[in-house]
This record gives sequence, C-alpha cells and structure tokens, in this order.
Amino acid sequence: MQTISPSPNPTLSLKSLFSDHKPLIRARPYSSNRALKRVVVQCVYRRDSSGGVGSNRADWQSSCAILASKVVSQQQDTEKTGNADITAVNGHKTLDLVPIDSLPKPLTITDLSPAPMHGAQLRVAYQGVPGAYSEAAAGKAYPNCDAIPCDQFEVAFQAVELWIADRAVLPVENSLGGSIHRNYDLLLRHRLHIVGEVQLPVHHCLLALPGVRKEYLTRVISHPQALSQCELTITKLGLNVAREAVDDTAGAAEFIANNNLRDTAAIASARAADLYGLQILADGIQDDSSNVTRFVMLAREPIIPRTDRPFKTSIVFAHDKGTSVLFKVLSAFAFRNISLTKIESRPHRNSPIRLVDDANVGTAKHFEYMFYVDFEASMAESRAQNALAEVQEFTSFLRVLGSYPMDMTPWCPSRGD
Ligand SMILES: O=C(O)C(=O)C[C@]1(C(=O)O)C=C[C@@H](O)C=C1
Repeated sequence: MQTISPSPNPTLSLKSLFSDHKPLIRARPYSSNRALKRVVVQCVYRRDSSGGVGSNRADWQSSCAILASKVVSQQQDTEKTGNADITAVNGHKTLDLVPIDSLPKPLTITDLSPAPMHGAQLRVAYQGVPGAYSEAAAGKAYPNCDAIPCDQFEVAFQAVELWIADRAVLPVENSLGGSIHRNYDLLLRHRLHIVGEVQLPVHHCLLALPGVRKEYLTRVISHPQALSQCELTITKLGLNVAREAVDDTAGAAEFIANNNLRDTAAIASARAADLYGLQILADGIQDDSSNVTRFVMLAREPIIPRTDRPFKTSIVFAHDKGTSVLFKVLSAFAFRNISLTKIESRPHRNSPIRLVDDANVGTAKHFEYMFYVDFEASMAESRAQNALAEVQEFTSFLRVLGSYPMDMTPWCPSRGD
C-alpha cells in the first residue's frame, strides 16, 4: 500500500500555529522505548480514614497505577464549555475549528519541543489535517478548543507529553472497521491517561475534483479505516478502482486538490470537500448508516473518578504464563456484575513468543499477548477496586489506563440517515 503524506513540511515552526507564542527551540531527541514498569494495583486505590476512597486529586494521583513514571506537571483546567461558533460538520454539530484560508499544517516529529506554551484556549492534538474526523471529535470533546493537527498518532502523544498540547483526541475503534491497533500500542508505550471518550457518527462522502465523473476514476484513496468502512458501497457503486491508503481522510482530499488528480477520488467528510475545493460525487457511502468511531481523550494527569455519573475504566494486563489467565481475570469482573464493553489483544512485544517444551511431543510455540479491557465502573467504586485487586493476583503486569465518564450523548445518526 502506498502511503501519501498529506502535508510534508519538515521545517514547520509551531509559530505558525500559535501566532501569540514564542518560536520553538529545536526538538530534543525523544526516547519512546521506555521500559514498562510493573504496577502494583493493591496499594493503588487506598481508602481514606473514613473507609472511603480518597476523593481529592492528591489522593487519587498518589494512588494512580502509573505513578511510577508520571510526569510532574500542572493540571490545566482551561476547558471552556460555552457555545462556540458551532456549525454542522459532516452532519455533526461541531466547531468550525479553522478558517478555510489559513489551514494549519500538521505537526511533525521535528516540530516537537519540550517548551511549554501558554494560551487561553485548551490545545487539543489530533492526527490528520483540518477536515479529518479526528478534528471533529476534538471539537465535540472540547468545544472552543484550539485543535492542533499532527501528522502521526505518535506526534499527538508527544505533543501532550511535551506540553505543546493539553490533550490529545485519538480514535481507538470503529463500529465497522474495528480497532485502531496503533493507538492501543501507543497507549502502552506512552504514559498519558485516558480522561474521557467521545463517539462520533462518521458520514463518508466520495470526493473528486469539480467536473470529474465516476467513470473517470481509477483509484480511491483514504485512511485505511475509511476504505474498510465503505468497501461494500464502493463495489456497489460499480467503481472499478484501486484502493490506496493514506494517513487520513482529509489528507486524501488535500492530496487530490494539490496534485490536480482527475482520476482519483477520496473518501472523506463534506467539510473536507469544502476545505479543499472538491465536489461530492456520492454522499453517505459508509456501509452502515450507524457508522460510529470512538475516540479517547488523553491528558498528562488522570481525572478523579466519581460515582455520580456512569464511568468506564480501561486497563491493560498480561501474564508471563500465557493466556490461561484470561478466564480468571474475566471472572473477577463477572462475579461483581461489572460489564465489559471491550476486549482487545495485541502482541506482547517484549516477549512475543513463549516456548513450551515437552520431551515427548516437542516444542509448542505460544504467542503472547497484552489484553486491553474496558469495563463499566468507576475506580471510585469498591467493586471495581476489589476486581482489580483480584486481577492483580492473576497477572504479572497490570496498568490502569484511565477511569473516565462514558459518552452518554443521545444517539444521533450521521446526516442523511
Ligand atoms: O482520517 C480521519 O479523518 C481520521 O480522523 C481517522 C479515522 C480513524 O483513524 O479511524 C477516524 C475516524 C474514521 O473512522 C476514519 C478515520
């Protein structure tokens, strides 16, 4: 698969993104392969003297499962929740985050610097270019935010770690295309906390240069998730086209416009059509009308878990004796009536294969996994604390990725459904 970088600009200065900020000094090398530290969860959710779970920030932070490598940083609660300049973007209410004539270029790895910058608005990193669904998700999660495009998921993580952004909003799964594996791997490699989730109805369009007809097309380009979410419809439309993956949906639209490609269409949002001057050849081409992508919000600090509204908690665990632990772990939740909303496994990159020698039979080679589980409970609830204390007994590695409010916004199918 060919990968087209939507906006190559290795020398970009962040000054162009934040005109009121000082120019950045050059990036310092960033080490992304920090050793994973085993986490002790038992001592994590301490009770206070009254028997309840500590409810202030200091309690929660001191008991957070990933204290071991936490960056000392200052919480910035600068979110604004007032009504901003809301417009319909791709059928969803979201912010018109950037003026069309001055689109910011995505951050690249060379733009990253540890220098903190201070502005009035919450700075939210997302992967892609303006018009990407991730930008709309950032606007839904943080109305009024200053959305910062990044060329890679990893850059969005680092932008938060280095104080260039206050939050990152990243996709983790789609109802049709499944998990975005890269972000599961990055959640483990980095030390950010999940502080929220948003679910965004995704309404895809087929975009081409003005005057181009479907019959002229020889290829369709888009983010791999978008290609997979529209696979059946592309075939039904009778398009005899090659599919090519690019970094993000809006980047595909921008690429067509910048290169004046008359044989190529993009799968992207209606907003991307507006931003890059393309026409909509077909509207609502996702294979299922209720196509939804779930994004998580990431921050340097965890939020204090509460019990006055529905919370979800995300964990990741592994066991050095293999997958046999899975049943025991799941039963720790089942016995406490805690529903799981998601389970995902990824290769255990530190020890991907376990050899089991049996003199009579030979050597079995088992693959090893990291298991990611989301469950419907807050870490402020004793049943969740008890479940995790039990899980910790069965596992050799356990980390709480975050305990955060569930997205309970009313169901709102994408435009045209
Ligand atoms: O390419 C974009 O527009 C994105 O925001 C990325 C992304 C993804 O990674 O799944 C987000 C939502 C849609 O499911 C398709 C693509």
